Amino acid sequence: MTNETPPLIDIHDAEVYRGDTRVFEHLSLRIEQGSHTAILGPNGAGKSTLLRLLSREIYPVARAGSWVRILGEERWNVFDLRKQLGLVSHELQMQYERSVRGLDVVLSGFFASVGVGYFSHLQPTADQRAHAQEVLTELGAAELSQKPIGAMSSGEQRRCLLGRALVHNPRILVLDEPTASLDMKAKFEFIALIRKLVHEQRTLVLVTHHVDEIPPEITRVVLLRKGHVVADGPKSEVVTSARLSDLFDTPLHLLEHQGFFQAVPDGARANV
Ligand SMILES: Nc1ncnc2c1ncn2[C@@H]1O[C@H](COP(=O)(O)OP(=O)(O)OP(=O)(O)O)[C@@H](O)[C@H]1O
Repeated sequence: MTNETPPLIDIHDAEVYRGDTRVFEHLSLRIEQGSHTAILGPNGAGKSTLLRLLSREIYPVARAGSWVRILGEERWNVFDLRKQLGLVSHELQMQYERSVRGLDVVLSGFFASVGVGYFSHLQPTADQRAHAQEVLTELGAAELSQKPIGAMSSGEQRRCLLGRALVHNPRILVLDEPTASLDMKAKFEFIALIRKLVHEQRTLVLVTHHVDEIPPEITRVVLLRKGHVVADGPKSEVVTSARLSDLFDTPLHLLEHQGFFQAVPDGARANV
């Protein structure tokens, strides 16, 4: 990676509204390509809003000296941008009709859509079909190819979503609370898959309020609260009991095991 590679996100002094709510007043944040970053914050901190800035679903207020650049560009054709990004989120998962089959979920990643085949421009080629099947196989989910998403467990659905995010081989993988609603086994398996992808040198952005879904490979953590970046730096410095107690406004104690963290109420006896 050369110095000329533009950052994935370069936000400078941005003011951003959702409806009448000013979520960010002076947001500045830079995430380099090739880095692995977690954005951690409580409900309402502005995490989803930040992701929508990244995917160009919302825009900042235009004002002098303020910008939001994605991969070096302020203006994007949304479909061109989506080709660069792979997104996994619960919200996206909920948009699929129950009858859509696993392979079609994966194939829809080629079109940044939530289905394929309905219109002539959403017709996958034989090569795309073969590649989508390969991706499912790599994710250990080959058997989900013909299964309707409505008949899958949450973990299975999430695997298909991950396939959708990866099928077009994007440079950037964005995970929005990727293990929400997964049971322990599905969660651990999903985190293991993410860890494999990190090793493939992709840019990874993980947005979460669960400290335990941050894999060891993520080295930078940004703490977001009420629209402000309250800490940003190496995980070892940012993810501490004191900082997270402050961030989540509750006394908590962090346990660390093999590079993973778990938060427990402060004072509780930890049986690990
Ligand atoms: N469509 C909307 N209209 C008005 N205000 C909104 C809208 N969406 C979000 N907000 C407000 O913007 C702020 C930031 O919300 P956002 O969804 O970005 O937070 P978040 O960190 O993703 O929260 P969560 O963890 O609960 O998903 C909150 O105060 C929220 O109430």
